Amino acid sequence: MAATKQYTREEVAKHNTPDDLWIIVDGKVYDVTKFKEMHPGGTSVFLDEEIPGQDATEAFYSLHRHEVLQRPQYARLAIGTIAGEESVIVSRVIGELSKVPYAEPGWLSEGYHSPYYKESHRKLQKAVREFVDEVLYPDAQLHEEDGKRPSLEVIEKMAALNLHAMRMGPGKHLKGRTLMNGVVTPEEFDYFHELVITQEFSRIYARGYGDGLQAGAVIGLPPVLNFANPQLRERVVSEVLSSKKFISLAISEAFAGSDVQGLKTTARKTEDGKYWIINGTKKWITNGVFSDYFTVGCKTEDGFTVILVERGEGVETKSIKTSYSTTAGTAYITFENVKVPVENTLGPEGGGIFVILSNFNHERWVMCCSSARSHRAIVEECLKWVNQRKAFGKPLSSQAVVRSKIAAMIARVESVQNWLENITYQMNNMSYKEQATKLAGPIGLLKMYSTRCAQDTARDAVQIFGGRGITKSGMGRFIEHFYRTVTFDALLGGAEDVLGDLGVRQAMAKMPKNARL
Ligand code: HEM
Repeated sequence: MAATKQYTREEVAKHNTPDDLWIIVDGKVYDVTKFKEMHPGGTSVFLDEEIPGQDATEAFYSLHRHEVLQRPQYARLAIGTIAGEESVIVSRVIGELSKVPYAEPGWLSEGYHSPYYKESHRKLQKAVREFVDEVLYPDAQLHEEDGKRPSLEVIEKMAALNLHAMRMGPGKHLKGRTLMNGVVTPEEFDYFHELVITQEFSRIYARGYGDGLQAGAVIGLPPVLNFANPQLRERVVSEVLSSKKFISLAISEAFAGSDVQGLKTTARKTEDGKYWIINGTKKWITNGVFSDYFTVGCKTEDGFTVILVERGEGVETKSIKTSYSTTAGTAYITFENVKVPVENTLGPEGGGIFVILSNFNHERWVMCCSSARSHRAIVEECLKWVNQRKAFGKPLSSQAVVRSKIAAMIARVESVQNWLENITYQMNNMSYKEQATKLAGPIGLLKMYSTRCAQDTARDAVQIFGGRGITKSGMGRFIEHFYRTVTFDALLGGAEDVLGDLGVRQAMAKMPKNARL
């Protein structure tokens, strides 16, 4: 029950001894007499002469996140409020936009404008934010820690709202579906709607869990959607989008990552030509531990072919412990004489490179969306911290060197978001095929740039937070998490250098023959 009793500051001041110790935090009165013995920060801090019976708001917020006071075991220490005063401090409010400058992309900031977003994008953003705050965030924080896969209940709720389907992007697969309780129609759904979903999902501060949340489908299902025969497509797409089955993209190997040509997994036809026999291994396969289907890149007689493999005889998966959480289900996979019907071939035999490359564009673009937004969340953390934390008697923001770091962070996140929105606009106005030919270079360059920016920001954020930036709990816990996991964006879907190189090679290929200085 909420504490309703009202006190004056003079009354509170009388409770100022170790045996009768009250404090005020943000207009609320806390009796910490017994709690001080169990306080994780020690008893002595409560006995400091500026604390007992006094307003400890500033001391509290320079050492704790607001969420500490919302945990039930601590919330119940509140015995009342100060008469005539109200709690004013806000942190994350469910479903609401942050009012911290640069905490939201420009189009969501009060009084700013954008040519790209319409009413349906705003409605979708609001609905997804509520879902993320209420459903995803608590589950994410729980499983990022215990390493278990995201709760099936959450995955099913996503399916009921057709979130899995929307994360595949615009297209025929949305036809006839009610999207997020009808806030957007399948016909009007475009890449900006998908961007909104991906960016809102990135606000969970749990990179591994984020991947556990069907990232395998986001990258593994499009080849089925775009290249499978109709019967196979119908069955697999409906099973995955309704969360009955899970799928992952299995391309990279211990032998080769970004170098698709260097892969060693083989698929050979049986003599009657009816089956593929697949042998080989795959490594770093997101969601592989719990997947039922695998979209596998194989070497075949004609070159490189993509084949859909169902979990069964000869397929083994085991968990790989990476530097983010095992909740992502990252797997090492072995295929030993796995027999797969030739009908499971995705796209033309020997034409796998096109299947994979066209898919890579979407995957990399999705990663740019999430990288930009998780990066922005760190800018918000830093802005709040430098505003509330005092050092040498002044807020951190009064130091020019700190402001200079913040300036660079803001410039980076804004430039990434603005470039991203321009590319998203191009995607909206190009066919899938056109995207594959015209946007592979720009998307590669954008991904390289956005993950470099994010890594620079992670480094600066740790300097600003000091020891807290390398501590898994307390004030800097999201900074520690970001710094530890930011490299996933820089590697998955293509390493930075490879993507930068791709962008420049594509530009060189398009140089006019007669161009001279
Ligand atoms: C109702 C009041 C308070 C509650 C419920 C509370 C709770 C906590 C908790 C849960 C932690 C562990 C770290 C975390 O989860 O953030 C902590 C750490 C700490 N607390 Fe408190 N606390 C209270 C008031 C205070 C006050 C008034 C002070 C200082 C005057 C203080 C000083 C500290 C310190 C120094 C730490 C260690 C911080 C660190 O490791 O960085 N606490 N407190």
